[in-house]
Amino acid sequence: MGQITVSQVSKRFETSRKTTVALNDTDLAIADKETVCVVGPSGCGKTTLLNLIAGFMLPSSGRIEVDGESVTGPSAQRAVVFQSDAVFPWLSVRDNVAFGPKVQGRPSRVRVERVERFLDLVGLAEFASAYPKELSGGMRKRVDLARAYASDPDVLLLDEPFGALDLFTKETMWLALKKVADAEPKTIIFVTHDIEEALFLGDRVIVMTPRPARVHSVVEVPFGRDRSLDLRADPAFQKLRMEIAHSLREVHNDAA
Ligand SMILES: Nc1ncnc2c1ncn2[C@@H]1O[C@H](COP(=O)(O)OP(=O)(O)OP(=O)(O)O)[C@@H](O)[C@H]1O
Repeated sequence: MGQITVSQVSKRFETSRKTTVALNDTDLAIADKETVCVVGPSGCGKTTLLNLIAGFMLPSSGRIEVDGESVTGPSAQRAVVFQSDAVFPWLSVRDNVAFGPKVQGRPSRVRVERVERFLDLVGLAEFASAYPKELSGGMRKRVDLARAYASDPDVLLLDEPFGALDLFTKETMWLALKKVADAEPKTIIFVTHDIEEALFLGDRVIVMTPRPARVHSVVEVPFGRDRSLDLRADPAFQKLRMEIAHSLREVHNDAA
């Protein structure tokens, strides 16, 4: 399960110098096992939204529920992958991926099974005994993904996970993510600045307004889940890309 409801959520950050309203009465409903990509102007509140759903912080007002339960703090039910690697440098690739299931007290047979399964799915089976410093940036990102999936969360929250990678490595990561997501569907919220990435990975793309962020528009992505990189050359894909770019320009101009 992994149905998410964000109802009238606002988040204000108060410091001694100023008050920043990052989200204002934001509403969002995400179905179980749906992949939703979130795009929006820089600083609008995308990371804040993800952090609230993760339970790293609480809303100033409003309510976030996962499967009808109010989010009141972090939970193993919700895994987060950031742009920067979160791998432990002192652990091998295998032990990094096994970390979550171990902390959860999974029996060693289940642990080994899940670790092997996800290392294989992300294409790192041969590197199971390697240490993070021996891996490229893209490979460390694969470890991050395998690690998030190995813990078997209901929800995956991805905050620009491939933002620091070159285009070619990014494309291979899109395929790696699709492969694991097909093998073990989860609810995914994926924040990105890259419209093609959002359209390639998402079932829906949510366009946010400038801060304080609200949902500006929602784009249904009509290409099914079986997508190849060539999809980007499809005129229907390019049309949607232009529409989203137009929405982003529109919200940017409205705010200016
Ligand atoms: N802990 C905090 N304390 C004070 N202000 C904060 C805090 N976290 C975020 N903000 C402010 O809230 C606003 C939204 O930040 P957030 O990181 O959510 O935006 P974003 O859309 O993810 O940005 P980007 O696309 O550049 O990553 C920004 O103005 C930021 O300065």
